[in-house]
Amino acid sequence: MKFESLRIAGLRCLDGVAITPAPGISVFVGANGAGKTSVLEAAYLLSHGRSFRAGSRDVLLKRGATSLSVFAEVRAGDDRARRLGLGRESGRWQARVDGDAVSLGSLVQECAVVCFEPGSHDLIAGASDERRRFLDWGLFHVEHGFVNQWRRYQRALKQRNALLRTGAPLDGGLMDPWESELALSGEALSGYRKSYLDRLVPHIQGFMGNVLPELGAFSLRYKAGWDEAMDLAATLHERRGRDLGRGHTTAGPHRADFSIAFEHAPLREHLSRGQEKLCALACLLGQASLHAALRGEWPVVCLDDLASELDRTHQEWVVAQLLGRDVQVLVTGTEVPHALTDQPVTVFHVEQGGVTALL
Ligand SMILES: Nc1ncnc2c1ncn2[C@@H]1O[C@H](COP(=O)(O)OP(=O)(O)OP(=O)(O)O)[C@@H](O)[C@H]1O
Repeated sequence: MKFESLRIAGLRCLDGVAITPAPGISVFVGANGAGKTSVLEAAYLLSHGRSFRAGSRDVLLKRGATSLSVFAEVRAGDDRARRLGLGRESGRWQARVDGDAVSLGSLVQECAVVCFEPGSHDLIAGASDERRRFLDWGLFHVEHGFVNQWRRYQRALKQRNALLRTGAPLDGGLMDPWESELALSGEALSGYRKSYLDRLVPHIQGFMGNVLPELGAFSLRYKAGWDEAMDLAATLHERRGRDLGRGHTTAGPHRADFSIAFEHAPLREHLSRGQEKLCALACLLGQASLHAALRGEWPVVCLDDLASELDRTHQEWVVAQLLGRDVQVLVTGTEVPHALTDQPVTVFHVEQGGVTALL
């Protein structure tokens, strides 16, 4: 998938911005605080429905503005063109595909963007919800049945938690249907995640061996969110009393996680901050590569502040990985990163909320 155009209004400092990114590599340069990362946030917003930076979607709204909009014309690998939009008007967010109002989920399915940015090490060192989001975003784009199970699970979880908070009788008939729905959709969700990881690991491995060869063999372990010695239905039933005390459901795929280990760094705590970043980069490129294998096209790859995040050797390595492929890349930096100075790139200057192509 590639962006043919991107229009941004009322997003942080950006207003009235119209960009025609190159089909290959585009580099956005400018001073600190100029708005370079915000350009990537706009692209990411269409693909994830949120920013990669902390905070709610609403903080993206330009101070003092009443509306925000991001529109893009995208072309898929099969040459199919689509017009995508996400905007906030009168306090409401609305997604659009080809002019029609659609759910956020339908928009996100049309747009695939992966982003390596200063917070990416959270995928390795941060809370488990980062890793679940990573898995689910990948699944959302390659496995149609997943969305339905995910929605069923979220609905049943909400209902079971609501009943737990009201202190509904444990043996009451109210709990049984939701618990059974939770168990069925939860087992299905977990099955999707496991088979996705089975396919993902070889793709990550291919990159990991190059970025962190000194750490030896890499392995990834999935934790389903409950002790799988027992099925989820029996686990939920057995935990009713405990969950009632806590006021929420303490087992299930909403507690799932995965951990990464290396032959010479068996614990996450053994990794330096730089190694965590490289590990996250390998995971993101692995996800992009699996997406390409299954969908026949690469997602757009964003590299925020590339020169500050990676040493020169790894900058050159990531550029070499991407140059040989049919992938659109959006890079930011205070200047064109060293690894790209001799490459065919289109440079945009970002200044005071505006973006201009440099000829
Ligand atoms: N809601 C908002 N409304 C208006 N301006 C905002 C809002 N949120 C952030 N800003 C400003 O918008 C700019 C956006 O910064 P952004 O992070 O995109 O810049 P950058 O060019 O990537 O900077 P750096 O090189 O420092 O990482 C900053 O000047 C910031 O103060």
